[in-house]
Amino acid sequence: MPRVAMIGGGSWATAIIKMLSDNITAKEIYWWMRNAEAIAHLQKYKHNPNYLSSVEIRIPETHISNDISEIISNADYVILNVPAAFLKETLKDITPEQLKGKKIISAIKGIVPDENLIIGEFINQKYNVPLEDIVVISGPCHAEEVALEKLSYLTIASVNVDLASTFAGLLNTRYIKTNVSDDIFGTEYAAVLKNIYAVASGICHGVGYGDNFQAVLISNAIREINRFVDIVHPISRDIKESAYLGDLLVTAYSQFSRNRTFGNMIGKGYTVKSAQLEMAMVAEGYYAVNCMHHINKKYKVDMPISRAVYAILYEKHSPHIEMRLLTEQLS
Ligand SMILES: NC(=O)C1=CN([C@@H]2O[C@H](COP(=O)(O)OP(=O)(O)OC[C@H]3O[C@@H](n4cnc5c(N)ncnc54)[C@H](OP(=O)(O)O)[C@@H]3O)[C@@H](O)[C@H]2O)C=CC1
Ligand SMILES: O=C(CO)COP(=O)(O)O
Repeated sequence: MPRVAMIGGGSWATAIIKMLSDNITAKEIYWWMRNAEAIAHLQKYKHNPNYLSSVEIRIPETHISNDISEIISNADYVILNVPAAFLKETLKDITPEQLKGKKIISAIKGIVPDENLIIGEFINQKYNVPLEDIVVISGPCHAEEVALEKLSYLTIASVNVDLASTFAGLLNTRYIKTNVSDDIFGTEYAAVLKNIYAVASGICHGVGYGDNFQAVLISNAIREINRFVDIVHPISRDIKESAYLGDLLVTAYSQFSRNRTFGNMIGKGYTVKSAQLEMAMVAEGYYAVNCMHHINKKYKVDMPISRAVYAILYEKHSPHIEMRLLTEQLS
């Protein structure tokens, strides 16, 4: 029987626990989260008190813990699902030996700060996990719609497509369909970048641009994603596929998007700190744009939207002025 460990206690972790539980393949599920109070609540009431609290959790009490070593030791598949900014801290007591022989699944859409590595690269380089044992889960899919059992498609990517297919088999349900891809690098980078463009989309909405301009912004954004992934990992791919264009669209337009909500507040004049406090969830795009700024010093890809978001969030440029300057560069 496959044994799956979830590392992270937020919305996406809760949604994937639901998929794993609703999927018909028999499996053991283990769950790590840092918050002891949330664990006690979960064990008693069978709901995550802080995220997607309508979802009923049907895993044994003893399988939920804040002892990460114990949870990882139980599993064949380890799903990493904390925001990228906190991954290093979360794994600080875990050694490469503890991950040896395990399949590592990243559900994170972000870059490890300071290292400036996507999650697959980080796990491969810092924990010596072979690339063949690494899988990423991508969207387009919002946790909130999983909770409502709305039909959603996931892309499961790995250089090892057999492993990706096997893992996809643990997620499929009546409301979850999976595509398998061998483009792990393109899928990860596209998922990181779309968060930045959703922040841009929110900023534009916040400063007063309408749907006409949003459409131009997003059609430029997908070209920006295409330019970047083509340079970093030049293989033949169709950027219109769900994992790339679809993920960008859902994040840029959905009412559930945390990145767009965050950007909207910035456009309306909130500071970064006040927007983050107001959200109570994590917008990966804020961290990602800083990492991408550094990563792109190497690749020098023309990325005017990403540059504008960086200038607004990290150089404190006015959203109004920066977006007006950006409009001169789009077509
Ligand atoms: N939500 C979604 O629909 C989707 C999310 N993802 C990705 O999933 C990953 C996790 O995001 P998501 O579940 O949405 O997160 P949420 O915004 O729902 O929750 C935030 C999570 O971050 C943790 N956290 C906050 N601050 C810290 C900190 N200082 N140190 C350690 N942990 C902290 C929280 O823990 P605590 O509760 O203990 O504070 C909580 O588990 C991200 O990479 C995201 O891009 C991917 C696809 C869909
Ligand atoms: O990645 C996601 C959907 O695919 C979630 O990110 P947002 O909440 O910012 O849209």
